This record gives sequence, structure tokens and C-alpha cells, in this order.
Amino acid sequence: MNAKDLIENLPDYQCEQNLDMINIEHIEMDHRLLKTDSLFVCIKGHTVDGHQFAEAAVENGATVILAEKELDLSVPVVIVPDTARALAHLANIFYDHSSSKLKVIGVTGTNGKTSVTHIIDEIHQYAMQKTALIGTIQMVIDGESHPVKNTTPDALFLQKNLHEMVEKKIDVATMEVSSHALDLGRVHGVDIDIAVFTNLSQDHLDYHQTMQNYLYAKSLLFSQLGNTLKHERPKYAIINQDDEYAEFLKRATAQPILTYGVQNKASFQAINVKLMANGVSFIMKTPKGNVLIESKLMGMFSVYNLLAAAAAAYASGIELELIKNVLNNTSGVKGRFQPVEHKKAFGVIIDYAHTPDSLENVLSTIKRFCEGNIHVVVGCGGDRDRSKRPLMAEVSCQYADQAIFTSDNPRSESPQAIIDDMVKGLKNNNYQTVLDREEAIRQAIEQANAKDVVLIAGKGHETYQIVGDKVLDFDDEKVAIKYLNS
Ligand SMILES: CC(=O)N[C@H]1[C@@H](OP(=O)(O)OP(=O)(O)OC[C@H]2O[C@@H](n3ccc(=O)[nH]c3=O)[C@H](O)[C@@H]2O)O[C@H](CO)[C@@H](O)[C@@H]1O[C@H](C)C(=O)N[C@@H](C)C(=O)N[C@H](CCC(=O)O)C(=O)O
Ligand SMILES: Nc1ncnc2c1ncn2[C@@H]1O[C@H](COP(=O)(O)OP(=O)(O)OP(=O)(O)O)[C@@H](O)[C@H]1O
Ligand SMILES: N[C@H](CCC[C@H](N)C(=O)O)C(=O)O
Ligand SMILES: [Mg+2]
Repeated sequence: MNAKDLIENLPDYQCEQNLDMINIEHIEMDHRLLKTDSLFVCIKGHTVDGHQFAEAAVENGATVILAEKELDLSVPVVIVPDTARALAHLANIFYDHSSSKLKVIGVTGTNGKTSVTHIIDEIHQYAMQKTALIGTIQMVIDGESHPVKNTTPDALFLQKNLHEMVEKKIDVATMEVSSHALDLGRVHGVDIDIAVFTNLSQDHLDYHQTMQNYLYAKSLLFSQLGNTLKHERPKYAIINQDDEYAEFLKRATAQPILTYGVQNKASFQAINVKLMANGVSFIMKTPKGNVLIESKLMGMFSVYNLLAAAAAAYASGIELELIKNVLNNTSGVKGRFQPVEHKKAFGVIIDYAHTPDSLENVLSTIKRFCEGNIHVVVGCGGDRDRSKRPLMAEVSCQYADQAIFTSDNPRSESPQAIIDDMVKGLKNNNYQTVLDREEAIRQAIEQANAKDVVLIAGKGHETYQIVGDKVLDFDDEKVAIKYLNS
């Protein structure tokens, strides 16, 4: 693409040099990945300032630099007030507004995004549509898996892959939209058709500082719904009517709304809910009549996830009978309330609960059917919201008979200091602290008797432990199996 034609799309830029004869084949924000004929965008990050790589970028093949300040370089420098915003805008144009050429479903909320996106994706696949999925675990394009760094990728990765999806004739892309992504504008320009809200509870206060800021970030998915210049499909907001922030989020959007819930009247409402030891059942009231749902997924939180996915699929035009079939057959996501297969007389469950609310949901679900004692192994991530640490410890001691507090991705923090934060002020004493996660899992399994349940929480599908800068192999399931078989 001609550099001048591309850059002229920006509302506010300065460039002293001539861009007429320059061809842009790639846009890049990481100088290590540069190819020839590239536009390099300097982003001021949380760790480093990308402007410091501009010179190296030119050496690596950049023919135009987009920056927030003047730089003395041998190639033209385009100056804009905000390079991150400009990048999202330009990537959308460079990749030809790809999001407007396929259906995009975005799911936000503190808990349940991965779970709900997977069910929505399954429903569309069952309806014979070609699908893509972007989220915490991976990006999947028509069955092909790609690794991801973030739950919601940066604008460049996102636009590039939406383009790939259009090339591969994907009908519907379902993506998790994190609050960080919304705050940082990673989805600017993405023409989302159906926006889903799961719930809001405490997490990420290291980043957002207050719950108001966190709520505001989440609300951007709804206030930006339908804001893109080019869009052809109708828009829908899908809101959890039982969440305390439902009304705020409904007011954030001007698009049609479908609600779901259990306690309050909603477009998709679960009545006669039965929470059983082997799943849930309920009557799902819908705008097109009632259907009986009998699912293997566990707990009240799964009822909400099933309703959210059903409402989104309905808004997407899928037949109710088909939605029902998938809800009744879905087996959930790896690392989410996942039973470990073994021959002992107690249960072991791996789960990704890493917030006070999700931990409470999972533990209270176990409490409903556990006939023995509940053991929980849990830690809190380093370089993440510190204020959730004592809350997670308190919930653990409140619902479990025995808690073992251990490490979960300590990152740059001292593992002991994280555990100290967890137990500071804790009134209960039904806990131990075991720094080494493998040893913690071993002890929990050793302590379990017949009919007990061991919950290993916080890491779910993760196959690593981040300690300092090192990413070490660690898989809760494999470790549990090792001690269950010994
Ligand atoms: C705080 C945050 O969101 N950070 C994201 C950000 O990293 P950063 O700001 O530290 O970037 P940086 O390293 O300072 O680099 C700045 C610029 O210099 C460039 N650079 C850097 C080094 C170099 O040698 N050359 C170079 O060109 C980089 O490509 C970048 O353009 O940009 C990176 C690239 O897009 C992201 O991967 C990174 O996510 C980090 C890994 C992260 O942990 N993010 C978390 C907080 C996050 O976003 N989480 C949410 C999930 C939350 C949930 O599940 O609810 C998510 O969506 O993943
Ligand atoms: N609707 C829900 N409400 C509360 N807790 C839930 C809900 N759905 C799932 N959970 C719990 O939260 C954990 C994480 O679920 P999931 O991975 O679907 O959430 P997420 O929003 O994608 O999380 P992340 O922000 O880390 O990507 C699950 O393992 C389960 O314990
Ligand atoms: N998306 C969440 C995942 C947390 C998973 C937990 N294992 C941890 O590392 O804290 C985060 O990045 O905060
Ligand atoms: Mg997720």
C-alpha cells in the first residue's frame, strides 16, 4: 500500500518528508520482527519506550516511522499525538476493515469469558459455520491452533488475524475482550456485532486502581458497539441481568439488548434450576419458548455461562433446537472444573479460579455435593492485584475444611511475600502454607480421605510456572496424577 495513501487516513499528523513514492508491505510494532518495506510504529509501553528502537528498526527494514516525537532518522518520520491509537486505526485500514466482513462476537466480564466463548463457538460449529476463537488459551482459526501472548491480542495482531480469517472464509469469530484490551484500545476499529457481559467482581485492581475504573473499561465494549464506520450486520448487547452492574451497562449502549439471568426476569431466564453432583438442569425461557437444558457442566456459574452463550447464539440467528443440543452436550473447557481421572476414592478437580468470586463459586459448588472434606490448593499471581490476595485466602478457609496456600506464577515477586499477603489478618486457622506448588499438591492428595474433594485452583490449563523471568514447566494435572498413582 502506498505510504501516503495510508497515512492520510490519520486525522492529525505531521510529516516533513515526502511519502509519495514509499510502498508499505507490512506494519510492525516490534523492531525484532521487522521485514523490509515496513511501517514501524513506536509504542510507549509499560516496560520500555518503543521510540528507542526506531533507529534499529530502520536498520531492520523500516521505511517509515510512526512516532509521538521528532526523531533524527534517514527515513520519513510521521508524528501523531498517540501512536497506539493511530496503530489501531491504520491496522484496520491496512487489513481492509476485515472485522466488517465476518461476524464478530466479543465477550467481556471478570469470570467466564473463556467458558462462554467456547460454548458460543461450539454452537456455531454445530450450525455448520466456519469459526475462529480468540482467548486466554489460544487462537483457533478453522481448527488450526495458534499460540497467544494475551487473552485479547494487541490491535496489530488482531487486525492481521481478522484478515487471515476473512481469507480463510471464517463466518464467525468469537473473542474474549479483557478490560486491559478495552482500556488500551486493542479493539479500536473492530466491528463487533454481539457484545456479551458475564459479570463483574474484584480483579485487576493493580491496573485499574478502582472498581469504577474497571467497570468503565468493561462498559467500553458496550458504548463502542456499532461505532465503526462500516458495518452491515445488526448489533446486540447481551447482559447478565442478575449482575449488580447490569443497568449501568445497559445504559452504555444504544443497540438492542437481550438479557439473561436466574433471579431476575430476563429474555433468557433459567427456572427450576437443579444443581446436581453430575451437572445442572433447568428450563430455559427464551423469546421463542421454553426448552429443557440438562448439562454436564457444574454449578450455578455454569447456568449463567450456558444462558449467556444461548442468548448470543440466538442473537446470531441460530435455531433454538440447535442451541439446546449443544448446551446439553458441551463438556466444557480444559482446566475449568476439570475432574482428574484416577482410581482413588476421593475427587480431584483442576480449576482456573483466580479471583475471590470464582473461587467462591467453585468451592460452593463442590460443597453442595461433597460428602467428605474439601481440600483446596491455591496461590495468587505475582505482579497482579494484591488486594484480592486476602480475599482469596478468606474464601478458601470459609468454604474448604483444609486450605494449602502455595505459589501461582510469582513472577517478579517473592513467593513468600505473596503468601504473607494472603494470610495477613486471616482469622481462620484451617490452613497451611507450602511454598512449593508440587509439594502442596502432594500434601493435599496425601491428606485426602474417601469421599473428600481436592480442588487445585488458579492455574487451570496453564502448563507453566512463571518464577522471575523464567517460565518453568508445571502442569497441575500431571503433578496430581503423579501423586495419585504413587
Ligand atoms: C500491561 C500490558 O498490557 N502489557 C502489554 C504490552 O506490553 P508492554 O506495554 O510492557 O510493552 P513493552 O515491552 O513496554 O514494549 C513497548 C513497545 O516496544 C516494542 N519493543 C519492545 C522490545 C524490543 O526489543 N523491541 C521493541 O520494538 C514492543 O513491541 C512494543 O510495541 O504490550 C504487549 C504486546 O501487545 C503485551 O503482550 C503486554 O501484555 C502483558 C504480557 C500482560 O501481562 N498483560 C496483561 C496485564 C493483560 O493484558 N492481561 C489481559 C487479560 C486479563 C484477563 O484475563 O482478565 C489480556 O488481555 O491478556
Ligand atoms: N460465570 C462465572 N461466574 C463466576 N465464576 C466463573 C464463571 N465462569 C467460570 N467461573 C470460574 O472462573 C474460572 C475462570 O473461568 P474462565 O476461564 O471462563 O474465565 P475468564 O473470564 O476467561 O478468565 P481470564 O480473565 O483469566 O481469561 C473458572 O475456572 C471458574 O472457576
Ligand atoms: N488473566 C489472568 C490470569 C491469572 C492466572 C493466574 N494463574 C495468575 O498467574 O495470576 C491474569 O493474567 O491476571
Ligand atoms: Mg479467559
